[in-house]
Amino acid sequence: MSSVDEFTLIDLLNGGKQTIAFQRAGGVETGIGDDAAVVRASSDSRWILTCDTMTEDIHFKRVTMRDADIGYKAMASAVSDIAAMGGTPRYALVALSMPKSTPVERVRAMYDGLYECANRYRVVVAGGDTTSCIGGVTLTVTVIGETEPDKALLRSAARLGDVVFITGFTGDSAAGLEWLLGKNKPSEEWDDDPELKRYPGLIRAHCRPEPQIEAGELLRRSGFCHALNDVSDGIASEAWEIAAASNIGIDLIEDRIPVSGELLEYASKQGKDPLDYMLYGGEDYQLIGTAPAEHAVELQMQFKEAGLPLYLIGYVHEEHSGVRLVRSDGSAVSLAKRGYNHFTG
Ligand SMILES: Nc1ncnc2c1ncn2[C@@H]1O[C@H](COP(=O)(O)OP(=O)(O)O)[C@@H](O)[C@H]1O
Ligand SMILES: Cc1ncc(C[n+]2csc(CCOP(=O)(O)OP(=O)(O)O)c2C)c(N)n1
Ligand SMILES: [Mg+2]
Ligand SMILES: [Mg+2]
Ligand SMILES: [Mg+2]
Repeated sequence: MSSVDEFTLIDLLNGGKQTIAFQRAGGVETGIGDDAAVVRASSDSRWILTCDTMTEDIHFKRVTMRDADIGYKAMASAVSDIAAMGGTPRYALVALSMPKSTPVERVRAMYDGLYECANRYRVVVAGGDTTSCIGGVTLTVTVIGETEPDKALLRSAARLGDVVFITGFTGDSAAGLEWLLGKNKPSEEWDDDPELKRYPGLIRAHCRPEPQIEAGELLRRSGFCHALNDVSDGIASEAWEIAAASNIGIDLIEDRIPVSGELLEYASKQGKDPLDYMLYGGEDYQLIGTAPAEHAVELQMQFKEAGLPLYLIGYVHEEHSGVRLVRSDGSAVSLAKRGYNHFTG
């Protein structure tokens, strides 16, 4: 597998024996390649289909998440891909694989977290599957969401004249993960360690991410949003996906990208650049997208009225692909298409 990166691999799985015409005939309007698929449900409704997996030692360890967090985040990350399409989540199916020796209390705690998240976002858990396995616990959550015809917010919809926005802080989750890995303390013992309470926001961002369903729905209803993605692999990777799918370039303005106080403090203590966490960390589950510049102020007003943040962090530039970072001194540097990648990281 080392010679194939995650996104090249997914491209290899795209199409092949199922032609676009076959997908269309089956009602698939958007197939592999966006955050979720869009499928015709009826003349006035579309289903949005997505699934996400969390697997032990890749997405979590005993020292990085409590059992309830694992279930919560498995549901949250799948729900987030519905937000990334501007959809409303409706139903979920949950596949659980675990070693025979897994204590039942552990699974109960995971499901407490999973249902907490499902209830919060009004997702009905309608079924699933359970198997034993060799190795760690794996949770795969499939979520079905809904939107109106032609309303799904696609990666490919960015246009010249658009601004780029983001719905909140990034980098906190990656910093929280690094901090927890450094502490290397089983989550059952976190409460006994006052040191671990030093960065509650970073730990919360990593363990209890908040999928931006309300923001996604607002973007859809506003009619102003063009492209949209959720940030699971880092801002750089997601901006690259929008740029490539839309065949445009993106400039991100360093000073405009919002950063939390805790990340600033943590990064400076580590002697690191907060931007590294923000651009390349991932698992933030904020929404990054584009909207026509002439509607940007109105969009910001609508967000303000809803009590939600929205930051303008860049703009779409000439018609060539790629992402650049405009630094404080005005210089522009190309951003590597780097971020979390399952097979090259
Ligand atoms: N094994 C697979 N088989 C078919 N499609 C896949 C597979 N893995 C991912 N995809 C599709 O590839 C696209 C990108 O997936 P992914 O990078 O996981 O998206 P995201 O980061 O938004 O969760 C999605 O449309 C997803 O449905
Ligand atoms: C123990 C541990 N090591 C590393 C990470 C970091 N990490 C794992 S997966 C991932 C990216 C997001 O997960 P992915 O499966 O790629 O979700 P998707 O992009 O499909 O939404 C990151 C940043 C982690 N969460 N936990
Ligand atoms: Mg996504
Ligand atoms: Mg995914
Ligand atoms: Mg990913």
